[in-house]
Amino acid sequence: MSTATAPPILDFSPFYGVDSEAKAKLVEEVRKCCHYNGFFQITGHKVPLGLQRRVMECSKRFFTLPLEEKMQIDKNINTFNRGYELLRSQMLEVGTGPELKEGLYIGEEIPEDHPYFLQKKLNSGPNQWPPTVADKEEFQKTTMEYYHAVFDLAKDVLSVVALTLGVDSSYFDPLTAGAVATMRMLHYPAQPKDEDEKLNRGIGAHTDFGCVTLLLQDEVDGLQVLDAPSGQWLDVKPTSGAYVVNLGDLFMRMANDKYKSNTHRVINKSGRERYSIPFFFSGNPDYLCECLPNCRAEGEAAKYAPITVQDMVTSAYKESYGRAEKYKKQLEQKQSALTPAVAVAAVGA
Ligand SMILES: O=C(O)CCC(=O)C(=O)O
Ligand SMILES: [Fe+2]
Repeated sequence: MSTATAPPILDFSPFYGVDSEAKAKLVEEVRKCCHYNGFFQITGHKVPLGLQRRVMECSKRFFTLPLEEKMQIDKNINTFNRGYELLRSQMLEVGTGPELKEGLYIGEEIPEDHPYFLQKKLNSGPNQWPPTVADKEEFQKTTMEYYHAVFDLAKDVLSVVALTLGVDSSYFDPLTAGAVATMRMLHYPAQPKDEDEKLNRGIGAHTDFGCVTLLLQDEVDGLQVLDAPSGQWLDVKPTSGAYVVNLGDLFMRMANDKYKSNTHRVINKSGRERYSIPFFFSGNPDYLCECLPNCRAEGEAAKYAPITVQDMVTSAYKESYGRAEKYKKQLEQKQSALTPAVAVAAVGA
């Protein structure tokens, strides 16, 4: 793969079949992608198209609620990572503005007496369900059914990745047992076409923090992956039923940088609303991430010290939200210096 090509679409079904040749071919294709830029798309998996459609419909239903209703489950009113995230809350790319997306964070249902909640493991906690969404019970049921289906698919993807490293497909079982994962329903409002792209990223250039991400896109494009060798941004075309799979920073670290966690971003130039649902698989919080087998030459030292999933993910997370907060404060300070009356109105809004 020397020329810039968009992440390939791989048929994942041989993983579930008995054709060992087809399975070996899939493993080899996944290996190449992990090595090249850590991105590929998969079809032929076991998450039903009907379920994907239903969860997208739930997402659209949620985002059409009036802002005050969404704010009833504001993510900032709890100490864990669940609930609604307002437009312009995150800023992943230095030099751009806070991002033009709103989100709803959902994870495994972790009640307040669960050890993960009590020990603040990866900010897990009870889900914050929108109280006023139409057909609330169906919303919860569909969302959790989808969450569990994608959780299982993430485990299958990691089994194939294990095979690419020449270890048993069960190698990552200690990482996936009791794993924490978060999915977020995302809505990118339509942007006027002539708006400054740099200040109006849907999501700024970033890499994902965790182990592996499985992303469902609706039919509106906007996701781009950086082709590091050529510096080109490549569009990841939405493909019905497919998942965009990419490795995160945690995996790259374990792989001693042999496999890549690649930079990507979203710019919604379509003039339409865009919806996507990324699923971030972090892993068991206590799993110690050490250099994986076959990721360094004989006698070569590992580049990174061992670190737990918990420590790696929480520090990366704090950093990105801290950046958006800092930017907002700077902007407020600038505004209050220039036009005090306007700034007061903005703060109070
Ligand atoms: O919405 C997308 O297509 C990508 C989202 C993404 O990269 C992320 O949430 O980390
Ligand atoms: Fe991402």
